[in-house]
Amino acid sequence: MACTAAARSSSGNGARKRGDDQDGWLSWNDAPDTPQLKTGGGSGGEETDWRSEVRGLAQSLRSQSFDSDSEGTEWDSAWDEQRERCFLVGVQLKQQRSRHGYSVHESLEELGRLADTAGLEVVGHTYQLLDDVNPRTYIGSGKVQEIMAAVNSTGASTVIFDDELSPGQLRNLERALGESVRLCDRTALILDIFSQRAATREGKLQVELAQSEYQLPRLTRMWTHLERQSGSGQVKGMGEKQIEVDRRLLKGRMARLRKDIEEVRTHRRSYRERRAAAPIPVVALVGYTNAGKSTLLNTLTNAGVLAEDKLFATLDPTTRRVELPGGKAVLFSDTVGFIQKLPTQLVAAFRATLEEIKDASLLLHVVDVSHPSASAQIDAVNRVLEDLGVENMPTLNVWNKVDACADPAVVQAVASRRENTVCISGLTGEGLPDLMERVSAKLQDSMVGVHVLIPYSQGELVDEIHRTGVVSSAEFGPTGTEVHAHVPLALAQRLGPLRLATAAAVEQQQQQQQAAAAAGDDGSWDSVDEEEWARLLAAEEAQLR
Ligand SMILES: Nc1nc2c(ncn2[C@@H]2O[C@H](COP(=O)(O)OP(=O)(O)OP(=O)(O)O)[C@@H](O)[C@H]2O)c(=O)[nH]1
Ligand SMILES: [Mg+2]
Repeated sequence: MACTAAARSSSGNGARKRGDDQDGWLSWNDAPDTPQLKTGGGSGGEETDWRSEVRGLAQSLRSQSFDSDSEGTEWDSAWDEQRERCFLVGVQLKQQRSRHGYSVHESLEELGRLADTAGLEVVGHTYQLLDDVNPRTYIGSGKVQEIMAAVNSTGASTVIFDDELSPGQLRNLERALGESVRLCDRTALILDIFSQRAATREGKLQVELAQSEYQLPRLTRMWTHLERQSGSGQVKGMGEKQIEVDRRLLKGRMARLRKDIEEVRTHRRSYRERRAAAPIPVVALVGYTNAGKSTLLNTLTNAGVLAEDKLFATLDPTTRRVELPGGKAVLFSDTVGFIQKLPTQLVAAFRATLEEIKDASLLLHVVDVSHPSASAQIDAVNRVLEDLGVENMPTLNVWNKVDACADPAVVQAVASRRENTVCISGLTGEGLPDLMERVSAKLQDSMVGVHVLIPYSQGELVDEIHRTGVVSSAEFGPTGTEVHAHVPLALAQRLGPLRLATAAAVEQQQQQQQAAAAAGDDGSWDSVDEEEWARLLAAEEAQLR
């Protein structure tokens, strides 16, 4: 991928030009202040806008990684000579904070963290205020010249743009900035990180397919390269032929990748089916990258999942058994984190992996509540969940990293006023007992209440109810075990014929049937029974929504 080739040797002097506030070189300290914490008491009982509350509660971490930028003079000593240097470019659209609810400052800071995760050294950044991005070059021509000057003075070998560049923009910028500068956009950078980090065969195949999809329309770059080398129309023709060959090769490779992925998925499906055969409720941890999902899983289970202060630490799902209060077992499943402007190729590639979420009984939406962009991150995650069609699943909002907030007590107070929200620190373990209680209660809410009489000949069903449901009472009678419990919908459906309420209804119908038959009416009660069942199941399903 374009962003990780060997570093160009360079000895930039680090002098940095500073421009005006709107359209010049930035330091993170130029960014508007994060709103101050509210320290007042209650909200007067009304539901205030949670976004502004969360934003207000977030402790600004903004300055941490870019403090050295404050005077713009200390950069030389801080540069790591071993790492490829990169320069970041963003666009702030007028009228809008941004299309994604992020300011350009927040988005560029995140791009810097992505670059750092990919192993690059960020040496500068700039943005431009525009009505819309320039369709030809993303930014204006004057800005391109400024970037050239900055690249020369900082010794950056790579320029990274904060949005996905169209093939045309990429080509035009390549022409404008010259061969010596490597161009990269947010999508290519994220794909690059994924390819560095994918550990399982399925993950690697998915990322390679996503990369190929990104590359296919951009193969024209080779044409530009050949044309530039020769400066003659003859080689341009040769270049075109070469592109056709390359496209064919790439398409063939993509077809093979899709076939391999399908094979791997068949294995995954059979694993899931086996798990469904002995159902234990699955609780899926979802959330923005770096929110603390893996840390939470590790604290709960000693799972040993890699958790670190890098974006996209986890790419492959990990599932671990967790015991709830009362000894009941559930499975916690860690998933890949989301990010704003998530490349569409990756959503498509990871859709199958994320299908696991659909099998879950409960989602825990983990939020880094100490992050200045917490509310925008919540929105970004909700958009992906909608995209996956799971936005209506039972969900508990887990406000994590409360220990890193300036005033944890205030955050706790806000969370306690909100429905389905619990405050924790996955790192220190604070709030975890409460979280487990809430998971238990929520799982029970998402299950169906049943009252059944299980004949002793079907004793294994009693075990299954204990394993997958929440049992209120179980009494041994003359013919079997009478159980009051909440169980997953699928099990409730299987238990249907053993329901005591239904048995009574059937008995009553049978008596009515016999009475009707005696009166010469031949109506069948079987059909009535089916209707009754359809109503029951519809009611159960409605209970789940
Ligand atoms: N202060 C504090 N830091 C935390 C907490 N939970 C996680 N972290 C830190 O946040 C960083 C990211 O944690 P991870 O658990 O890797 O985050 P993740 O959500 O799994 O991230 P991805 O796998 O990238 O999606 C690590 O440096 C953790 O130590 C917390 O409760 N408090
Ligand atoms: Mg993780």
